[in-house]
Amino acid sequence: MPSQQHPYQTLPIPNDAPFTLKPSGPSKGWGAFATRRISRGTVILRERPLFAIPKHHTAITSSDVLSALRTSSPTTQRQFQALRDHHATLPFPNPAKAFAENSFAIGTDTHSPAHGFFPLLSRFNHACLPNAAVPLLKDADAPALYATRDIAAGEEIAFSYDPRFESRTARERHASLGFACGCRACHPPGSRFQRASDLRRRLIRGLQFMVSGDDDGEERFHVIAEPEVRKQVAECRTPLSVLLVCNLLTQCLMEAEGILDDFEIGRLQPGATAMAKMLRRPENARIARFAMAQRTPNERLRVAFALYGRADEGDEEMAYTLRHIQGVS
Ligand SMILES: C[S@@+](CC[C@H](N)C(=O)[O-])C[C@H]1O[C@@H](n2cnc3c(N)ncnc32)[C@H](O)[C@@H]1O
Repeated sequence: MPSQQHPYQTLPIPNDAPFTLKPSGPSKGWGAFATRRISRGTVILRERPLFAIPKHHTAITSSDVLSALRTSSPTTQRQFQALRDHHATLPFPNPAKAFAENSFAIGTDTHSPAHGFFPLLSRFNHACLPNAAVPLLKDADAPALYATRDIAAGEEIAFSYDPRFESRTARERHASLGFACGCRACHPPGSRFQRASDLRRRLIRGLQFMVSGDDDGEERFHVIAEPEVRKQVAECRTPLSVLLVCNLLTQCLMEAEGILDDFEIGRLQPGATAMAKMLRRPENARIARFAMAQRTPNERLRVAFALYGRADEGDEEMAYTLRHIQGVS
């Protein structure tokens, strides 16, 4: 089918949107490409779901989708009919599959999950080293896609389909995606960058466990296996100084990986600032203040390493806070 007549060209892209839809590559189907330079932080697209199904995605059936479509407008129905499979060539085999590939979780309530149909947001391909992100929690009703770095005109715009991928190796990511991504962190397998990327992401997973005590519960994903360390983490007994270094090291690894965007900084940096302020022993507090006054994550880490393992009067307060957050008695 000539690309001029492709059904995706009937999708209503807002007039001022900085992207267009076109074929992305033989195995990737169509994708979204910048039509002008987009600066970091710009909202590329904000989209409201055309309809939503209040169920967990694994429970959504074709009849759920058909009954939602029956009560939808003709425009919504037309957009749903425009959907094509992953090569962007054939219609999907059934409505459930079409919905699964073109929907996002909406809302933040894990007890009442819902998925919405997003015909435009779903046109963006995945990248493990993305240049955009959809921070769903920011506005659950109308998720927005933000540029996480400057994007050149003509560049493909892609975001990571799963926030947990920052701590997953390429093999783990591909198993979960069901396709092999071709970004530098994935391809060619075994390249210097790709191997370093796997190592960084495994380290990030270990550090996340040290700070939050969470490594997805699945043993195959554990990086830190040492029982005494796991016990110390479970009992929230990790010294504040170690937690601070773990946080800063996570930021450094993410920066080296190219995934430390403004949302990640906004997620990690307040924790580092709070921990630095909780250190009460004067010598520790002085080093922490000096570390946090540095400009970059690397510089902050270099100074903060001097704190690693030091005991502090703030350790008890930190343990109390963590127990409260993690619901540990
Ligand atoms: C939501 S759709 C994205 C748009 C899709 N390319 C299209 O033409 O409609 C998701 C599907 O696109 C393909 N895809 C997305 N990112 C990819 C990537 N980095 N490499 C290969 N295929 C990708 C996969 O088949 C995936 O299931």
